Amino acid sequence: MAVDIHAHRILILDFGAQYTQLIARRVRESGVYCEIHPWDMSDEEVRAFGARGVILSGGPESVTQIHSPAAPNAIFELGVPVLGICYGMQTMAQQLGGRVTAAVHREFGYAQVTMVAPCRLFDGLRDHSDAQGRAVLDVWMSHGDRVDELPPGFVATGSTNSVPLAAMADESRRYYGVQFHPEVTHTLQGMQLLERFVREICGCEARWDADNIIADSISRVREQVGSDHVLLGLSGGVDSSVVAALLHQAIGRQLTCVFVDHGLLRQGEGDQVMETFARHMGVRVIRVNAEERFLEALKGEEAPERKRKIIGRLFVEVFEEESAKLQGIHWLAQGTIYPDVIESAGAGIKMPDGTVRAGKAQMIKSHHNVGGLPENMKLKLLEPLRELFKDEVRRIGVELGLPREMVYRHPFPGPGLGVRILGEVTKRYADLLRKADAIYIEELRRHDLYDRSSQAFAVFLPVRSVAVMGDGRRYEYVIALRSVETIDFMTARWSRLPYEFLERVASRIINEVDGISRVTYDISSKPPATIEWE
Ligand SMILES: Nc1ncnc2c1ncn2[C@@H]1O[C@H](COP(=O)(O)OP(=O)(O)OP(=O)(O)O)[C@@H](O)[C@H]1O
Ligand SMILES: O=c1[nH]c(=O)c2[nH+]cn([C@@H]3O[C@H](COP(=O)(O)O)[C@@H](O)[C@H]3O)c2[nH]1
Ligand SMILES: NC(=O)CC[C@H](N)C(=O)O
Ligand SMILES: [Mg+2]
Repeated sequence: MAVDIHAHRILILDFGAQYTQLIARRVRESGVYCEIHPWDMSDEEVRAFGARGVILSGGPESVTQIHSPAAPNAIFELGVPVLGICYGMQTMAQQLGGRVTAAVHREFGYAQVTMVAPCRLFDGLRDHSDAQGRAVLDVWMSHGDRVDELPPGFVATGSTNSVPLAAMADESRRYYGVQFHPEVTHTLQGMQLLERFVREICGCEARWDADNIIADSISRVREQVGSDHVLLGLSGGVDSSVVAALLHQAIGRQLTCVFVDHGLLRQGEGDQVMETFARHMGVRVIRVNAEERFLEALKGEEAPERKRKIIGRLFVEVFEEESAKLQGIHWLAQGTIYPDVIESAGAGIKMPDGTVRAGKAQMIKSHHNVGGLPENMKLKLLEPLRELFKDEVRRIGVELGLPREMVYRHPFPGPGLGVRILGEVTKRYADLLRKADAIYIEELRRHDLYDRSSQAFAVFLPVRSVAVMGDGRRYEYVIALRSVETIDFMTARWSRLPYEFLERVASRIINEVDGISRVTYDISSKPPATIEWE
């Protein structure tokens, strides 16, 4: 019997901070399972969750306002440790009888916290020492309000020049508050602090590791599926590839994958997917050549949203047709991961009066998604990666024996080159883009830059520009190169690729791709520009 990897669990209550996902990732990195829930979770839900500890996140609101979000009272009745971070500390202070005031100016960025009293949370952590030999930590702050009066039972454990009560603790109840953000890497000892909280103070065992996650998923899949047959949409991307490897281990011949070649894949991608899965791993993969069908449907279509919808609809049609042909398919598997779940659930922050303050997750583009399948498909959904972050998915992919290049490849959107060819999609444009993209990626790998970029690709611009080559005039299309650095793909910074490298790529593309006469490099950040161009 495998260990119950979910039994030792931490509850993270989200007050709308930018960094709530980071808190969860740090807790997971210390080997402990956790879930993020909205701050207005009911008392019953809190009790039913069975947390060994609770973390209250930061947030944009101010507890000095009436009707500001507060933690459910049940968390203070569970008898488990509570850690409040920033807004979380402020609401904890106020709810337990302390006082919070709005400061005149916001404190944003680097700060040093001096440990002014012993505290289990900080014990032994030190970046510097002050004149009296007390430990000093380098931390990152982002707040306007501050705790001015401690609640009964608490002592001040850390202070900065501008915030005397930068950390507080009530050791008898195991309640802790920090005004700074331990979840960001700028807080050097932040990971240790969070690990200390979940492992030592909450007493959670480190059960959340790749081996245990795999064993647990396999046994859950077997239980769910029984002897039924499963259809998986396999793209060759990270998520669906890991699902394929996992399901192959769990249910073997009951799994059939459908790989749709819509003619908008990268160079050699189709063959590579078949090679890896069908030949090497012995997974049953049906390759559907649907290039003509997709291109035909996209003919004359220039609007990005309409193109996305057409592609999404055709995907669904192909999956439906294939499952009908196979018969006896009861499940549709997909590579949904935890950020997809959080992002689709947590749009905006709900206020106590029921209104919703605008959140980050506004719909900018309809991401192609198998989740948009019609109800009447009667297929049940199987989503074994629903609880995992991308880095966890990658780790279990490696553990399951997938090639490293596949697991660490850049994400590739479902609509593929369809959203990287601006405006109308044609076979000629797709062929030109494929060639240019392959040169770019090949050079990135050759120069050891691929792994330093989070996502890199070429974009086809259907405008023409004059060039002179071999004394002749050319009047051809333009390629834009994009490379971004990002952790969560919600925000991104353009990569500072070396000039010499860009020069080499540009020259190769113009010389080798007949039909391209100019190359540009995209230096837009997200926001405001999104990662893809459409
Ligand atoms: N060409 C395709 N053929 C079959 N299914 C596909 C195809 N493209 C996308 N899908 C399905 O859509 C899902 C969502 O695509 P998405 O790109 O988010 O994930 P992925 O391709 O598995 O991983 P990555 O994010 O690394 O690209 C995939 O998990 C897969 O089930
Ligand atoms: O599966 C997908 N279907 C889509 O329709 C889609 N659109 C964008 N992306 C990927 O999502 C990330 C963020 O992209 P944007 O900044 O362009 O919104 C980037 O990694 C994009 O490649 C998609 N993935
Ligand atoms: N980052 C935060 O949690 C900020 C909390 C609160 N909004 C403040 O400004 O103090
Ligand atoms: Mg993909």
